[in-house]
Amino acid sequence: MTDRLPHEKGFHVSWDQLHRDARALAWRLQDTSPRDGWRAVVAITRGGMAPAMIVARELDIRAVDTISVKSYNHQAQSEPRIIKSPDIDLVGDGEGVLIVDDLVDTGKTLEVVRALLPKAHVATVYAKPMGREMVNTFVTEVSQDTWIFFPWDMALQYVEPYRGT
Ligand SMILES: O=P(O)(O)OC[C@H]1O[C@H](OP(=O)(O)OP(=O)(O)O)[C@H](O)[C@@H]1O
Ligand SMILES: O=c1[nH]c(=O)c2nc[nH]c2[nH]1
Ligand SMILES: [Mg+2]
Repeated sequence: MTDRLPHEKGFHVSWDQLHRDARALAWRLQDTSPRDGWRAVVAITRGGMAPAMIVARELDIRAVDTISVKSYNHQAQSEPRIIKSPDIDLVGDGEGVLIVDDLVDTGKTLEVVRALLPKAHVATVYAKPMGREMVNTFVTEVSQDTWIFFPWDMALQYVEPYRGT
């Protein structure tokens, strides 16, 4: 264990903030959606599941599938691996399909997903500069040296007063 994180800055996202930002993503996607709407949403698990549910709810998309790509163990990155693919009969080559993830960082996860579904529209709630080009639509950009902390990875806890007794 080191006593420093590899990232200088922390961007802490509450459930409330995530809900607002995922809704903002849905509203942004409305402008680029196909005429008859998206055929299906594919969430990149696990982080994409909560945002994908909110987007699917806002845009009234009932067909929701998942693709599981594992690339991080805590903050250590390894080569991304597809652990579970979506139903190919449903998603085809990605035409009319919306892929949702919580964030893009280096873009390696999306490289793998885009290779499988080249015609899909890719949306993330947050984006870092290195991976931004891999995403068609996102809401908020943070700097590359920022680590985004999601609500499912955090808990409320006591902190000492700023000015001790
Ligand atoms: O752009 P990249 O550098 O590839 O990183 C982004 C991906 O990393 C995280 O997933 P992770 O692999 O940690 O799995 P998880 O969603 O199950 O937490 C995050 O949810 C993105 O899917
Ligand atoms: O929780 C996370 N926050 C991040 O900033 C990040 N980048 C890649 N994978 C990540 N997971
Ligand atoms: Mg993920």
